[in-house]
Amino acid sequence: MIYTYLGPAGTFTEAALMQVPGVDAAERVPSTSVNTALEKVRSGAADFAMVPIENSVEGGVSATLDAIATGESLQIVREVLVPITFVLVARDGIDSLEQVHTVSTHGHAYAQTRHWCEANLPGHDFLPASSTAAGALGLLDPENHYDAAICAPLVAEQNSLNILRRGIEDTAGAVTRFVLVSKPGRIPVPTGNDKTTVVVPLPDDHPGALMDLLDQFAARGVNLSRIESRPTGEALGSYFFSVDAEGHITEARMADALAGLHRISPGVRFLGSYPSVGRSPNATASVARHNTDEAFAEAAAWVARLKAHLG
Ligand SMILES: O=C(O)C(=O)C[C@]1(C(=O)O)C=C[C@@H](O)C=C1
Repeated sequence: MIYTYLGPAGTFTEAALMQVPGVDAAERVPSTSVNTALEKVRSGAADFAMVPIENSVEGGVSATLDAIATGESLQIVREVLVPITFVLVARDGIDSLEQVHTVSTHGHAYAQTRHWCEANLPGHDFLPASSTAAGALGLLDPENHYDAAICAPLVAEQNSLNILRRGIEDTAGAVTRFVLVSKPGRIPVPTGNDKTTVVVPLPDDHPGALMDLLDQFAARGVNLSRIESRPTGEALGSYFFSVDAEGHITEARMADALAGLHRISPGVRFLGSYPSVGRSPNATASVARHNTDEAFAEAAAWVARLKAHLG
């Protein structure tokens, strides 16, 4: 099995990948962007890609949300949570914050440390990097001329980088959620605490269009854990919704909600049902009687009996 991830080695994405059982013995190939990682799966160059999808402070990772919403279909088979903390590392010879004028890191990492940077590095310039590890390792390259980088403590320690400050995140306790993506195939079996991800284009713009979509979940007692709108890129005002819902496609209420979504928006894309980690919604226990698999089966059998008397 070949696993790719947003690299180079030392990214938070690699830390997420290392949580997957058996991955330490498998081939791991870094990619320079989320898009490249997903393309490797589409082309068959890799079996799986680990990519960031959501951060508890910064929200959705647009690069991932957009790349899995379009193009050849992909499937999410697992999610992983990684606690996030950042260090500020500097080029050799720099030993005080006053000497730092340019800082490089991933845009998402900068967004999570912006207030600290504004308070402690007044007037600094920010240089976007393809990942936190790429920004940090760039300090070792004499071709690069920035002073410091923001990265994970691990990459700093593994490369003996000059750590100026630890714990520079604006919000303590932040978490990033990553997803392991494959080509569409077998859906992971339900565990009783699962998540289903879909991408839904809004088919026609009318008052209540979003309400119609949400109603498919609400009417069947399906709780949502994330909903985001992203522009389709076709025209101003044209959006799709990326949705995580609590439950598995094998559960009747979820299957019925997905069927309802498909009637409203035939372009809906199923991105997978997979075990949920972290916050346990206790999905099965909180399902009202009328939304259980048994209630759906009884109701379908009742309608079938009525229809048997036709003509
Ligand atoms: O640059 C990295 O180390 C990544 O794994 C990417 C990423 C992200 O895209 O959100 C992952 C976790 C942190 O929130 C910051 C950056």
